[in-house]
Amino acid sequence: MHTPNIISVTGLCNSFGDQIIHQDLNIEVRRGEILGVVGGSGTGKSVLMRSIIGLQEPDAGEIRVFDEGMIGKEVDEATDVRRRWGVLFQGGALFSTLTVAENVQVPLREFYPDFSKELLEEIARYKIFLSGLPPEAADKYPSELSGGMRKRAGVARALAMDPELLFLDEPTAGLDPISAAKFDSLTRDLKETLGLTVFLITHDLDTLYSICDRVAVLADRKVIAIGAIEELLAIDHPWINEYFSGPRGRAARRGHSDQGETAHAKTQQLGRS
Ligand SMILES: Nc1ncnc2c1ncn2[C@@H]1O[C@H](COP(=O)(O)OP(=O)(O)OP(=O)(O)O)[C@@H](O)[C@H]1O
Repeated sequence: MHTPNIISVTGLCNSFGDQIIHQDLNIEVRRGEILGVVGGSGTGKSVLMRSIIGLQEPDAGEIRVFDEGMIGKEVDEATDVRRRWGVLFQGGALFSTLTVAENVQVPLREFYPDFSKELLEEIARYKIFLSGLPPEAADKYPSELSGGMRKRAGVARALAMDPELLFLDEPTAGLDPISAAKFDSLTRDLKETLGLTVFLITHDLDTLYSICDRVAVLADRKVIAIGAIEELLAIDHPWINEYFSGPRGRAARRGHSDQGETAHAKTQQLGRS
């Protein structure tokens, strides 16, 4: 049967020695949505992402991606699924000795060793264009780029294989507010134009309000709530209350509703002229 869930995690348990990170965690990501994943530092957001993409062997649980069971699969066995996703790790994780174009070609070379040099270069140029970088960034090394440009280079690489699913781990961390807002727009545009599903780990309240369809909250070793922000605001949990209704949460909500009002006013103004 065709499932609308691109990712389905059931009963996930992860621990490191005595430290239990996840206990009976469940989460589902629907086709075509941007799911924001939030939670205090150390609640296991990155470990969850690493479990889903097969970099962390869980103690227990079931993980299905594109309706394929992922637990216990060897890297080779998961190739067909792995090529359908792209990942932007925290900090970009670019190879410092390779140019941006060469970085983008890394996954292509892995999955398509027979592609010609010209084809690899052409695909890399197109992915760099999609990421919003100028063409001349292709020949630069990561150290020659700003933080925001490095993130975009990481996105270009994540898009190399034409993924249907994108994992973004704190993409706006360390960016100034203008670059962060531009990055949010890029994520939303990519989702809309390429039909992507996005699993987005973030601490950035503006990102949640401006681009996420639903938000999952990690606390107490599991996903304690998942839904649209308005739905989460109705939940009485200390972390959710503090996060969404603390000073920053209130400011982000105000900013978001102001933007809505400004857009509405502009539309009305245009209507009058
Ligand atoms: N390889 C590892 N070995 C031991 N402990 C680990 C390992 N990876 C993560 N941890 C621990 O697991 C916990 C969750 O880490 P994780 O990076 O998933 O948190 P996070 O929610 O993404 O945090 P942040 O928001 O600060 O990035 C932390 O206490 C971390 O120290």
